[in-house]
Amino acid sequence: MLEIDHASKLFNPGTPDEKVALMNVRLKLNPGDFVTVIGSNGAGKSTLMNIISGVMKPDIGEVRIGGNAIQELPEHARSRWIGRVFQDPMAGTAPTMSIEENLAMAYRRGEKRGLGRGVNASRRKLFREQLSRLGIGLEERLGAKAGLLSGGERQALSLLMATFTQPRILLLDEHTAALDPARAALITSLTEEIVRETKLTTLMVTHNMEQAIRLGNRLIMMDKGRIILDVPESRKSSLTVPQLLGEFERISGSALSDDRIVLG
Ligand SMILES: Nc1ncnc2c1ncn2[C@@H]1O[C@H](COP(=O)(O)OP(=O)(O)OP(=O)(O)O)[C@@H](O)[C@H]1O
Repeated sequence: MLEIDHASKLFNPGTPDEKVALMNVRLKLNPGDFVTVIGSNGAGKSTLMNIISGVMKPDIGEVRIGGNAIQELPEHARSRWIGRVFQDPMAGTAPTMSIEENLAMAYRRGEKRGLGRGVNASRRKLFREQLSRLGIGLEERLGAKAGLLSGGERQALSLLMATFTQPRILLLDEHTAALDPARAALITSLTEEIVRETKLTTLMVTHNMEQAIRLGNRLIMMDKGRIILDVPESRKSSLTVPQLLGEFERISGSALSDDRIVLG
């Protein structure tokens, strides 16, 4: 489904500020894989998401979806295949647009006609049905401005907008990290439900070690621009947080330095 082939990315090459963000990364996700991603500060997790979504290009290497190389395509041209939810609840929705206008915009993602706000009766019915799946009453507030929603409600809307057009890949970039524990738990369970129902191929960056182990069918660990461990489902299900941290230290030679780490 998604293949990353020998991708490398260097920032400020040849200068004293040179930073290795990705170094010869190879990753293959099978259809329906739900992969959690953990790693130390500056390990390259966001850069990995960025080269998949098209925010930036790798210096070398290929990114393929369904066998087609997409690394030269701009972000907007990939958007129909890739849904992404960011850490910041403000990032995924337009605050001055209503809930239904936001959904209409997501519905047209990747279409040539661009960003339309039009909502007709059948589309409104579809939006209401989709929103009711979230179970938080947003279907009764179609005309409310997204900017007036709470962080958790906006993140739930972002998750729906990223997934309801059936992209090929879902990227979750610490999407529960900015929420309080109750709202984070709600968004986590909505994520599990949506991914299970839609069978979306998903890559989720998290600083929560317990979540990284419990969610999904595979876990990858990054350090200094490399994938240093790829844990299959058979091992992941019996893994504990101390074992995971121990594995990191054993392979990388130092303890996991993550200033936002949540153990569980
Ligand atoms: N735009 C940029 N310009 C220069 N250096 C950058 C840029 N973006 C990232 N880097 C550097 O590239 C490396 C990888 O960064 P990246 O943000 O991908 O790591 P990360 O694993 O997401 O980190 P964190 O968990 O701390 O957010 C880091 O050393 C970072 O400082």
